Amino acid sequence: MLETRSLHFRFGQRPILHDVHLQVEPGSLYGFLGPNGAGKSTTMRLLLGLLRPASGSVHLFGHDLARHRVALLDRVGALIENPSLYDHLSGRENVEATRRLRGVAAGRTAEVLELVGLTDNAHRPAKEYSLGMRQRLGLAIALLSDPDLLLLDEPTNGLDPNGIIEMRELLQHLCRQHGKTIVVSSHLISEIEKMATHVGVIQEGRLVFQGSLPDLRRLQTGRSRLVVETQDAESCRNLLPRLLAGATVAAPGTLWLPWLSQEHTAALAAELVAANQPLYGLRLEQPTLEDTFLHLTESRTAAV
Ligand SMILES: Nc1ncnc2c1ncn2[C@@H]1O[C@H](COP(=O)(O)OP(=O)(O)OP(=O)(O)O)[C@@H](O)[C@H]1O
Repeated sequence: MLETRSLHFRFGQRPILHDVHLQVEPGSLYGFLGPNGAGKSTTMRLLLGLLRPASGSVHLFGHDLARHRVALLDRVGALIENPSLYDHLSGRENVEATRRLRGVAAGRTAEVLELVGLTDNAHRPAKEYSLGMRQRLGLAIALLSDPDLLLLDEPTNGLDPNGIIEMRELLQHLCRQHGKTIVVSSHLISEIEKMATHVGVIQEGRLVFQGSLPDLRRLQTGRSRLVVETQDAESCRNLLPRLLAGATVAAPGTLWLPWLSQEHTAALAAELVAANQPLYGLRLEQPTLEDTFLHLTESRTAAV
């Protein structure tokens, strides 16, 4: 549905994107995650042909964007930054203005307003709309031509918790019930993990992770840590070099080691007791997805 091949981009002399390979499958809700300044908006602009890559290419629906820009973008709806609306016009009139300009069938206005849940407020001037309603109106306009692919740059930025939930449910509905493929950027993993099927993480212009949400969770499990509370951590490590290989002494009575298996944990507990070492505590610490995201965006670990 969407693919970038070895995408590089510079602002003047300054490199911004390095060798970005995005791969978005049809029907997915792809969360494009990264801290501020990582390059999300720049990538979105390249995907829409608003910027030209230094090298590499963007492919939409299997075709090169550089060669078939107009035809391909006809099948894409986008929401980049806040939608530009006519504040004095009603929600319906705002949609109508773009509908006429694009030559879309008249019945579509009511359909897209219904889709984004604005039918009851469509008569009100846009200046009375909350930020969440403005974003949904922007989305209604993006949906006018019934695009197959939606590119949304931080659509929940600045929304209150209710607005965030409404936008999330709307995007899931569009993906599941209407078969839209959606790329949505955000700097918040907490937001993306609640809706996305796939995730790409960008850090300093490099894609440091790409995969399904379960893949990201597996990465998280792989980083689980066993914490051993004992009397003398250093002695334990010397007594059980095999079972405690890879352990670090976090405090005089605390050992940290990568979690391996239930069997290894059980053997470790038995051997510590057999070696007359007091076992005050043995627990598994699993990093949250937030920790995993921070780890990815701090260390630039390539996991693509
Ligand atoms: N017009 C510009 N000229 C020069 N540098 C720019 C320009 N726009 C963005 N940049 C730089 O490009 C880098 C990527 O910016 P970009 O806006 O793509 O990041 P982002 O991930 O979308 O972050 P944010 O969430 O803060 O918008 C940043 O270092 C930014 O300072």
